[in-house]
Amino acid sequence: MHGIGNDFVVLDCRREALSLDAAAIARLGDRHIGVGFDQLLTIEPARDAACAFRYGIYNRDGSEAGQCGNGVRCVAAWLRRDGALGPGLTRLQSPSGAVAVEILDDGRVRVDMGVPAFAPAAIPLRESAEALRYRRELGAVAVEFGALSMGNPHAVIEVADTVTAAVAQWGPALETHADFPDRANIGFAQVMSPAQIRLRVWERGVGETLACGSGACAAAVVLNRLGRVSDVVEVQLPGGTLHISWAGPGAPVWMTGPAAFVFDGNYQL
Ligand SMILES: N[C@@H](CCC[C@H](N)C(=O)O)C(=O)O
Repeated sequence: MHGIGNDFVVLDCRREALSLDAAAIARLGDRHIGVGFDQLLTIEPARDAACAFRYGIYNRDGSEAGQCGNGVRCVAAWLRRDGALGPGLTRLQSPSGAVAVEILDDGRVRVDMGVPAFAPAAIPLRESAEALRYRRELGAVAVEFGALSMGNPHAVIEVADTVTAAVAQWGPALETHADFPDRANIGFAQVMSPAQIRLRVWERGVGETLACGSGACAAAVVLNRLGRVSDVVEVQLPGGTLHISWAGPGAPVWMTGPAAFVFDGNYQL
Protein backbone atom coordinates (compact mmCIF):
# COMPACT_ATOMS: atom_id res chain seq x y z
CA MET A 1 0.00 0.00 0.00
CA HIS A 2 1.04 3.62 -0.09
CA GLY A 3 -0.02 6.96 1.29
CA ILE A 4 0.98 9.60 -1.30
CA GLY A 5 4.07 7.59 -2.20
CA ASN A 6 5.20 6.63 1.32
CA ASP A 7 5.05 2.86 0.74
CA PHE A 8 4.30 -0.06 3.01
CA VAL A 9 4.11 -3.80 3.23
CA VAL A 10 1.10 -4.49 5.46
CA LEU A 11 0.98 -7.81 7.30
CA ASP A 12 -2.34 -8.96 8.71
CA CYS A 13 -1.35 -10.53 12.05
CA ARG A 14 -4.82 -10.48 13.60
CA ARG A 15 -5.24 -14.26 13.58
CA GLU A 16 -1.62 -15.36 13.72
CA ALA A 17 1.11 -13.51 15.61
CA LEU A 18 4.36 -13.01 13.73
CA SER A 19 7.67 -11.97 15.17
CA LEU A 20 10.36 -10.76 12.81
CA ASP A 21 13.79 -9.61 13.97
CA ALA A 22 15.38 -6.42 12.63
CA ALA A 23 17.49 -8.33 10.08
CA ALA A 24 14.43 -10.11 8.63
CA ILE A 25 12.53 -6.80 8.39
CA ALA A 26 15.46 -5.12 6.65
CA ARG A 27 15.68 -8.06 4.18
CA LEU A 28 11.96 -7.83 3.37
CA GLY A 29 12.30 -4.05 3.00
CA ASP A 30 15.24 -4.26 0.60
CA ARG A 31 13.99 -3.18 -2.85
CA HIS A 32 16.47 -5.52 -4.59
CA ILE A 33 16.44 -8.76 -2.60
CA GLY A 34 13.07 -8.45 -0.81
CA VAL A 35 9.78 -6.69 -1.58
CA GLY A 36 10.79 -3.16 -0.63
CA PHE A 37 9.07 -0.57 1.55
CA ASP A 38 9.63 2.56 3.59
CA GLN A 39 7.81 0.95 6.56
CA LEU A 40 6.45 -2.48 7.44
CA LEU A 41 3.04 -2.29 9.14
CA THR A 42 1.53 -5.10 11.18
CA ILE A 43 -2.18 -5.22 12.08
CA GLU A 44 -2.75 -7.04 15.38
CA PRO A 45 -5.42 -7.55 18.04
CA ALA A 46 -5.58 -4.48 20.34
CA ARG A 47 -3.91 -4.69 23.75
CA ASP A 48 -5.91 -1.62 24.92
CA ALA A 49 -9.61 -2.47 25.35
CA ALA A 50 -10.60 1.04 24.20
CA CYS A 51 -9.12 0.37 20.73
CA ALA A 52 -10.42 -1.86 17.93
CA PHE A 53 -7.01 -3.03 16.66
CA ARG A 54 -3.31 -2.33 17.17
CA TYR A 55 -0.75 -1.58 14.49
CA GLY A 56 3.03 -1.98 14.62
CA ILE A 57 5.46 0.17 12.57
CA TYR A 58 8.97 -0.84 11.49
CA ASN A 59 11.33 1.26 9.38
CA ARG A 60 13.25 -0.19 6.46
CA ASP A 61 16.39 -0.49 8.62
CA GLY A 62 14.45 -2.77 11.02
CA SER A 63 13.99 -0.16 13.78
CA GLU A 64 10.59 0.22 15.45
CA ALA A 65 8.69 3.54 15.24
CA GLY A 66 6.05 5.04 17.52
CA GLN A 67 3.86 6.64 14.86
CA CYS A 68 3.27 6.74 11.11
CA GLY A 69 0.67 9.12 9.72
CA ASN A 70 0.56 7.73 6.17
CA GLY A 71 0.65 4.22 7.59
CA VAL A 72 -2.36 4.60 9.87
CA ARG A 73 -4.46 5.75 6.92
CA CYS A 74 -3.43 2.58 5.06
CA VAL A 75 -4.27 0.43 8.11
CA ALA A 76 -7.73 2.07 8.24
CA ALA A 77 -8.30 1.48 4.49
CA TRP A 78 -7.18 -2.15 4.88
CA LEU A 79 -9.61 -2.71 7.77
CA ARG A 80 -12.42 -1.03 5.81
CA ARG A 81 -11.78 -3.27 2.75
CA ASP A 82 -11.88 -6.27 5.08
CA GLY A 83 -15.22 -5.16 6.57
CA ALA A 84 -13.66 -4.65 10.01
CA LEU A 85 -14.05 -0.86 10.19
CA GLY A 86 -17.47 0.72 10.43
CA PRO A 87 -18.56 4.33 9.79
CA GLY A 88 -17.58 7.16 12.15
CA LEU A 89 -14.47 7.44 14.28
CA THR A 90 -12.70 4.24 15.36
CA ARG A 91 -9.84 4.17 17.85
CA LEU A 92 -6.72 2.28 16.85
CA GLN A 93 -3.77 1.56 19.11
CA SER A 94 -0.41 2.75 17.78
CA PRO A 95 2.87 1.92 19.58
CA SER A 96 2.74 5.42 21.12
CA GLY A 97 -0.95 5.48 22.12
CA ALA A 98 -4.44 5.69 20.67
CA VAL A 99 -5.39 7.54 17.48
CA ALA A 100 -8.85 7.82 15.92
CA VAL A 101 -9.57 7.20 12.22
CA GLU A 102 -12.54 7.81 9.97
CA ILE A 103 -13.04 6.94 6.29
CA LEU A 104 -14.65 9.88 4.49
CA ASP A 105 -17.24 9.54 1.71
CA ASP A 106 -14.58 10.34 -0.92
CA GLY A 107 -12.41 7.46 0.37
CA ARG A 108 -9.81 9.66 2.07
CA VAL A 109 -8.95 8.94 5.70
CA ARG A 110 -9.20 11.51 8.48
CA VAL A 111 -7.01 10.85 11.51
CA ASP A 112 -6.82 12.36 14.99
CA MET A 113 -3.03 12.10 15.35
CA GLY A 114 -3.05 13.10 19.02
CA VAL A 115 -1.65 16.06 20.94
CA PRO A 116 1.91 17.09 20.04
CA ALA A 117 4.44 17.04 22.90
CA PHE A 118 7.02 19.82 23.13
CA ALA A 119 8.93 19.04 26.36
CA PRO A 120 12.52 18.12 25.37
CA ALA A 121 12.37 14.91 27.44
CA ALA A 122 9.24 13.78 25.56
CA ILE A 123 10.84 14.19 22.11
CA PRO A 124 13.55 13.16 23.28
CA LEU A 125 16.03 16.02 22.73
CA ARG A 126 18.94 16.80 25.05
CA GLU A 127 18.13 20.41 25.91
CA SER A 128 17.71 22.14 29.27
CA ALA A 129 14.51 24.09 28.46
CA GLU A 130 11.65 24.00 25.96
CA ALA A 131 11.90 26.56 23.13
CA LEU A 132 10.22 27.32 19.81
CA ARG A 133 13.58 27.02 18.03
CA TYR A 134 16.75 25.11 18.83
CA ARG A 135 20.17 25.47 17.22
CA ARG A 136 22.91 22.94 16.51
CA GLU A 137 26.19 23.11 14.60
CA LEU A 138 26.36 20.61 11.73
CA GLY A 139 30.01 20.86 10.74
CA ALA A 140 30.57 24.44 9.64
CA VAL A 141 26.84 25.27 9.44
CA ALA A 142 24.54 26.33 12.30
CA VAL A 143 21.03 24.96 11.76
CA GLU A 144 17.88 26.22 13.53
CA PHE A 145 14.89 23.93 13.96
CA GLY A 146 11.69 23.40 15.91
CA ALA A 147 11.26 20.01 17.61
CA LEU A 148 8.36 17.98 18.94
CA SER A 149 6.98 14.49 19.36
CA MET A 150 3.98 13.33 17.32
CA GLY A 151 4.40 9.93 19.00
CA ASN A 152 7.73 9.91 17.14
CA PRO A 153 10.54 12.48 17.19
CA HIS A 154 10.61 15.31 14.65
CA ALA A 155 12.78 18.34 13.90
CA VAL A 156 11.52 20.91 11.38
CA ILE A 157 13.85 23.31 9.58
CA GLU A 158 12.31 26.24 7.71
CA VAL A 159 14.00 26.65 4.32
CA ALA A 160 13.72 29.24 1.55
CA ASP A 161 13.22 26.57 -1.12
CA THR A 162 12.64 22.82 -0.68
CA VAL A 163 14.14 22.11 -4.12
CA THR A 164 17.59 23.35 -3.11
CA ALA A 165 17.38 22.36 0.60
CA ALA A 166 20.33 20.29 1.87
CA VAL A 167 18.09 17.30 2.69
CA ALA A 168 20.70 14.60 1.98
CA GLN A 169 23.37 16.45 4.02
CA TRP A 170 21.56 17.94 7.03
CA GLY A 171 18.97 15.14 7.18
CA PRO A 172 21.29 12.31 8.23
CA ALA A 173 23.52 14.67 10.26
CA LEU A 174 20.60 15.85 12.44
CA GLU A 175 18.82 12.44 12.45
CA THR A 176 21.87 10.91 14.14
CA HIS A 177 22.94 13.96 16.22
CA ALA A 178 23.96 12.90 19.73
CA ASP A 179 21.35 15.28 21.19
CA PHE A 180 18.56 13.19 19.64
CA PRO A 181 19.22 9.99 21.63
CA ASP A 182 16.48 8.07 19.73
CA ARG A 183 17.41 9.77 16.40
CA ALA A 184 14.75 11.93 14.68
CA ASN A 185 12.80 12.55 11.48
CA ILE A 186 13.95 15.79 9.84
CA GLY A 187 11.53 18.00 7.88
CA PHE A 188 12.54 20.78 5.47
CA ALA A 189 9.57 23.15 5.19
CA GLN A 190 8.95 26.11 2.90
CA VAL A 191 6.06 28.44 3.72
CA MET A 192 4.22 29.26 0.48
CA SER A 193 1.39 31.18 2.20
CA PRO A 194 -0.32 31.06 5.64
CA ALA A 195 -2.39 28.16 4.26
CA GLN A 196 0.23 26.23 2.27
CA ILE A 197 3.55 24.55 3.06
CA ARG A 198 5.95 22.62 0.84
CA LEU A 199 7.78 19.86 2.69
CA ARG A 200 10.48 17.24 2.18
CA VAL A 201 11.28 14.77 4.95
CA TRP A 202 14.40 12.81 5.77
CA GLU A 203 12.93 9.90 7.73
CA ARG A 204 14.64 8.15 10.60
CA GLY A 205 15.56 4.61 9.62
CA VAL A 206 14.76 5.14 5.92
CA GLY A 207 16.20 8.30 4.29
CA GLU A 208 14.21 10.75 2.21
CA THR A 209 10.69 9.48 1.42
CA LEU A 210 8.03 10.81 -0.96
CA ALA A 211 5.86 11.76 2.02
CA CYS A 212 5.71 11.61 5.82
CA GLY A 213 2.33 12.07 7.51
CA SER A 214 3.60 12.67 11.03
CA GLY A 215 6.23 14.97 9.46
CA ALA A 216 3.45 17.00 7.78
CA CYS A 217 1.74 17.34 11.19
CA ALA A 218 5.06 18.34 12.81
CA ALA A 219 5.78 21.00 10.15
CA ALA A 220 2.27 22.49 10.43
CA VAL A 221 2.56 22.65 14.25
CA VAL A 222 6.09 24.13 14.34
CA LEU A 223 5.24 26.81 11.75
CA ASN A 224 1.92 27.58 13.44
CA ARG A 225 3.66 28.18 16.79
CA LEU A 226 6.05 30.56 15.03
CA GLY A 227 3.06 32.47 13.61
CA ARG A 228 4.04 31.52 10.06
CA VAL A 229 0.90 29.53 9.09
CA SER A 230 -2.74 29.38 10.15
CA ASP A 231 -4.66 26.57 11.86
CA VAL A 232 -5.63 24.85 8.62
CA VAL A 233 -2.86 24.14 6.12
CA GLU A 234 -2.29 22.20 2.95
CA VAL A 235 1.05 20.39 3.05
CA GLN A 236 2.52 19.58 -0.37
CA LEU A 237 5.01 16.72 -0.30
CA PRO A 238 6.85 15.22 -3.30
CA GLY A 239 4.28 12.38 -3.45
CA GLY A 240 1.08 14.39 -2.93
CA THR A 241 -0.91 16.61 -0.59
CA LEU A 242 -2.15 16.27 3.00
CA HIS A 243 -4.53 18.56 4.86
CA ILE A 244 -3.60 19.32 8.44
CA SER A 245 -5.48 21.27 11.08
CA TRP A 246 -4.40 22.16 14.59
CA ALA A 247 -6.21 24.50 16.98
CA GLY A 248 -3.13 25.15 19.15
CA PRO A 249 -1.33 23.82 22.26
CA GLY A 250 -3.27 21.05 24.02
CA ALA A 251 -5.37 20.28 20.91
CA PRO A 252 -4.91 17.20 18.74
CA VAL A 253 -3.59 17.43 15.18
CA TRP A 254 -6.00 16.27 12.47
CA MET A 255 -4.65 14.89 9.21
CA THR A 256 -6.65 14.01 6.07
CA GLY A 257 -5.27 12.21 3.04
CA PRO A 258 -5.58 9.20 0.74
CA ALA A 259 -4.54 5.55 1.11
CA ALA A 260 -3.96 3.27 -1.88
CA PHE A 261 -3.71 -0.49 -2.44
CA VAL A 262 -0.99 -1.68 -4.85
CA PHE A 263 -1.10 -5.49 -4.71
CA ASP A 264 -1.81 -8.46 -2.44
CA GLY A 265 0.71 -11.27 -2.18
CA ASN A 266 2.32 -14.07 -0.22
CA TYR A 267 5.95 -13.91 0.84
CA GLN A 268 8.00 -16.95 1.84
CA LEU A 269 10.09 -16.05 4.89
N1 LIG B 1 6.36 7.68 7.23
C1 LIG B 1 5.83 7.92 8.49
C2 LIG B 1 6.75 7.91 9.68
C3 LIG B 1 7.39 6.54 9.87
C4 LIG B 1 8.25 6.39 11.10
C5 LIG B 1 9.45 7.29 11.14
N2 LIG B 1 10.40 7.00 10.10
C6 LIG B 1 10.11 7.15 12.52
O1 LIG B 1 11.09 6.41 12.66
O2 LIG B 1 9.63 7.80 13.45
C7 LIG B 1 4.67 8.87 8.54
O3 LIG B 1 3.94 8.94 7.52
O4 LIG B 1 4.42 9.48 9.58
